[in-house]
Amino acid sequence: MSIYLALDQGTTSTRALKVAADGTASIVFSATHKQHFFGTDRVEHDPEELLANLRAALSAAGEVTAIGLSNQGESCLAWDAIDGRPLSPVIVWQDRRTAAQVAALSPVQAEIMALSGLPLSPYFSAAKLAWLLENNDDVKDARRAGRLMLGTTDAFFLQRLTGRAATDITTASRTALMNIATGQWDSRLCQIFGVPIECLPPILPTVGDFGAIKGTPLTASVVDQQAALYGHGCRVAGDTKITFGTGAFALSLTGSYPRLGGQNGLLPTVAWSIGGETSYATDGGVHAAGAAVDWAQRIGLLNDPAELNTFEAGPAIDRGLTFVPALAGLGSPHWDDSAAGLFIGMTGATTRQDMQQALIEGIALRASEIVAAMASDAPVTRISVDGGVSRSRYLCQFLADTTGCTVVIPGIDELTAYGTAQLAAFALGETLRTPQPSETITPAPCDRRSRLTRFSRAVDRARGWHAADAG
Ligand SMILES: O=P(O)(O)OC[C@H](O)CO
Repeated sequence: MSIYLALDQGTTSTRALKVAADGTASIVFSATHKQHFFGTDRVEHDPEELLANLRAALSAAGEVTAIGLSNQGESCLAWDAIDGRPLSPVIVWQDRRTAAQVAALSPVQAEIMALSGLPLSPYFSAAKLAWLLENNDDVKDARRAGRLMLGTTDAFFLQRLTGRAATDITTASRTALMNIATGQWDSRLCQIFGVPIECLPPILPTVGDFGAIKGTPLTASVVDQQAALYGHGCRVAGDTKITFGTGAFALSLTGSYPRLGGQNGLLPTVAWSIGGETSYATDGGVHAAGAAVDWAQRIGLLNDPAELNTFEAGPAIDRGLTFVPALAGLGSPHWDDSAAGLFIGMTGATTRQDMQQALIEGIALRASEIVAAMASDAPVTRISVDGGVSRSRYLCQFLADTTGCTVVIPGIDELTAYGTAQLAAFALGETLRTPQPSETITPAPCDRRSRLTRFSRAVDRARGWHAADAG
């Protein structure tokens, strides 16, 4: 029987899932890597550490039929085109060091949006790569010597593991350098950001020939969020998932054309390109979900995430207490890098549990804002969820109530890796089954409008906080 290996290289860990042709799956490797934080706005990874974890995952897996690779999206670096040596750390998607450079591009933001489909934000790779070109001497030297490669982590891993750098169209769609209509690097976008187009890797379809690792074909490469969308079994327009990982990322399939125009603060993105057909999705990100839970643990607000599973009191938001998880600014639909995390509504009677409840609700309320933005475009009735934070039963019920959608919890945990394995198998003509739901949560009646209105008043207060400090 064929066996497929998914390598899921994510923001906090590298995981390897082996999936047999009958759909049985087992994790064979998992390792976290160091998060290098500098100041309030910089987050880096060591590219060699990530690569070592991928190599360890490959050896733990043993022989397989084919391999799929999923990556952490916008995170990017520079490396030597000839020997593959990293010339910079990985600048992680959460890193906001380029906020000032990005703000300076506001006169051309409409053009950037029209070409890439994306708003101006330090989140995307383009400004990060430009920053490396301006600030890293090794990168400058390599450019002068004609040896410079710039790209997302997938392309670096592929160069080192298969000998050939390449990226896929889903990942390229997260850089702000790809033309969303053509699926190719755009010379005007490269010119605007100051990124030499000749230093970028070729863009390939999501499923196909990405070379081989020690003779085993690598047949799919994809952003982790898109892999999860596929793993959830989303196949037709309107199918929606939210992965509650470090951030919470909602993706809703839109069909065979991108929804352009930046409507509702959502991003048009490529879901996948398979067999000559490209599917698109809208994407909305909450940049701190699990990151907010980790923070709460670090400061002692929480001893264990299991404390977020049940609460005796009614919802904190209905009692006037809420939390805006803008620990790394606000993503969709607000796009405000100067927003700050905020608890509001405390009184002398507010307890530790109330604050915990507000914390988990704040993550769900941000996700609900995104679902509301998606629903204003096309109906969303059902949301499939995964990721560590979705283990909170309270979050899932609160999300169902606040969005009015049925929330589906799939029967397996590793949806990103499973979707990656499904894509790798597809290349060989094999269809791995869709995981069945383990639980379906129906929405209970509540005053949705008042919850969202109250939360949006809190969001207004969180917005611009750091900008006001600077002024
Ligand atoms: O690695 P994850 O699962 O935190 O996902 C990262 C996203 O793709 C960033 O946009």
